[in-house]
Amino acid sequence: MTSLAEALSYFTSTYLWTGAWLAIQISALALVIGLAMGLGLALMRMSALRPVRMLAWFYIWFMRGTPLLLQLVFIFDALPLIGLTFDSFTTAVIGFSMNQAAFAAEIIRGGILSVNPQQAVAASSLGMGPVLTLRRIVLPQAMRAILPSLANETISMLKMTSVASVIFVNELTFRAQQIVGQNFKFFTVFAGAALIYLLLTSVISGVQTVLERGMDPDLRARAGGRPMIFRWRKPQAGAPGPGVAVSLPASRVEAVRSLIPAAREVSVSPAGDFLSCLNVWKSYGNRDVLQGVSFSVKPGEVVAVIGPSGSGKSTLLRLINHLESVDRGEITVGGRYVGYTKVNGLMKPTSGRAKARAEVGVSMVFQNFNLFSNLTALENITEAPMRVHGVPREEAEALARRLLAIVGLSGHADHLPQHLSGGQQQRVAIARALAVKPRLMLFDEPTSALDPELVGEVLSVMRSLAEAGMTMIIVTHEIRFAGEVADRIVFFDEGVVVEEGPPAQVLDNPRKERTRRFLSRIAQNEDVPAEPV
Ligand SMILES: Nc1ncnc2c1ncn2[C@@H]1O[C@H](COP(=O)(O)OP(=O)(O)OP(=O)(O)O)[C@@H](O)[C@H]1O
Repeated sequence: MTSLAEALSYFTSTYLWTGAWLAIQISALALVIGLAMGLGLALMRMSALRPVRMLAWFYIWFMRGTPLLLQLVFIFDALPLIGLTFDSFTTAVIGFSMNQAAFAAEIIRGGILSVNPQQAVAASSLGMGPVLTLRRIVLPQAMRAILPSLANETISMLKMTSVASVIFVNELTFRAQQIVGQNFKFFTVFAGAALIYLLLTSVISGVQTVLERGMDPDLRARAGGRPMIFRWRKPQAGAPGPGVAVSLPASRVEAVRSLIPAAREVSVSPAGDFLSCLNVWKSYGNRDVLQGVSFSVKPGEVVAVIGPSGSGKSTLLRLINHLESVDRGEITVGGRYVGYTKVNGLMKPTSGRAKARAEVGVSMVFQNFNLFSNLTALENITEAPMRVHGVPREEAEALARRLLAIVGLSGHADHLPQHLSGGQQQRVAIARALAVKPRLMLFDEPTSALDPELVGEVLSVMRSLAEAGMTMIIVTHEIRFAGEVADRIVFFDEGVVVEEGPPAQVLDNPRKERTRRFLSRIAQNEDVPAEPV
């Protein structure tokens, strides 16, 4: 018998495959348990609470810093002294899981940190809670960074199961050594075992490839939004394909108007305001960014907030939506606090902020669009209606296609954000914000990140919203646009409202010297592109 034939006979040996099956079971169980524990540890490492962070850090430090072999021996030999006795197999599963958790935690944390934090902010602004955001937005994006390292870890673990022989787990390497102990045929026996390991690790590499393909957003988009692993499934009957014609009312304004909640559905403060900010203060470190801002918006009003860079305009929007908490003062939207309760006259943030935001109906459009990069344009729009407001998929998709038509992007439903221009991304972001049927829309410099030739298309959509009667606060440097669409201009400087009033007054006839200086500086630099008709 040649050496090759002999090695192949060991490769097919039932005795060795029984050991391999044990190694597979230990690795598979340790992978599942270790991943679950690793996810928990990764989240603990990123907790805002220092003791929680320290606990996770200590666990990871200890498990990574001590040899697996000693950990197994400790569980097997030392724990019985305190009455905890496990058989060899259970000890191996516990030991490998605990060890795997430490490594998986850091791999998962690295993946999560690789996702732009603004993705989570955007999800939060749509009323998505932390768990939903993690599951739908952060982890799917993080998985692309996590998967290759995780596959490495799984392969290492499968091979490392040989260490378990120290606690008498009769796995593959252990069995190969037993055969060699009897016939001294080192080369052929270990070659047969090596071929088994090679086959098993090839399966892991294959699974990695399939999962990576399944999570590739480009391939998903081409498969109509379904994971590539399910690509043989036919699209559901009745689901319109890309570029499907959607019938809209005669004008975009009419179409938007049909989406805006009726006036009677909008609750207001006793003074008739939909939004009311009262003496709001906010600091970062020693810097008072907002210094007692009082400000209100009536239903259907369009308010443009202008002012120098760094004056606190974006901060004000983030406070209104409770993406950040106020230090002092109070904010009510629709007559209620958004994720606060009043304790001894002070606003105390409560849990369930995302839910409160969704109930009140405040949507936000960001300077950098912040579309979910793992989802197509259509999925970006349907995400919050389906997952936060429980709208059935068909209804949510019909609305999303209608909104895409409103913003002039009917043919782009299955495009990923990275395949859209900046102006198109921002129009999808506006459609996404509209999909939750908001009562108030906040625009945070929506055209600042756009090339000049793309500004007009976004302003044109915003103009339609204003004409349709949407209540809006627009932080903008587009002074001419602000003058045309806003009912009121608020000039902000150094964290205070310097002056406010109708555009004709604030822009053409400012009362305050600071406003005049700002406007003349803007006039010198202004280069407003023409809007498409
Ligand atoms: N999370 C934060 N931590 C620390 N400082 C912050 C934070 N957010 C904002 N700031 C600071 O607060 C000040 C106001 O920022 P904000 O973004 O509200 O200004 P802005 O008027 O919107 O400016 P711009 O027009 O340039 O966007 C800035 O000095 C900024 O550096």
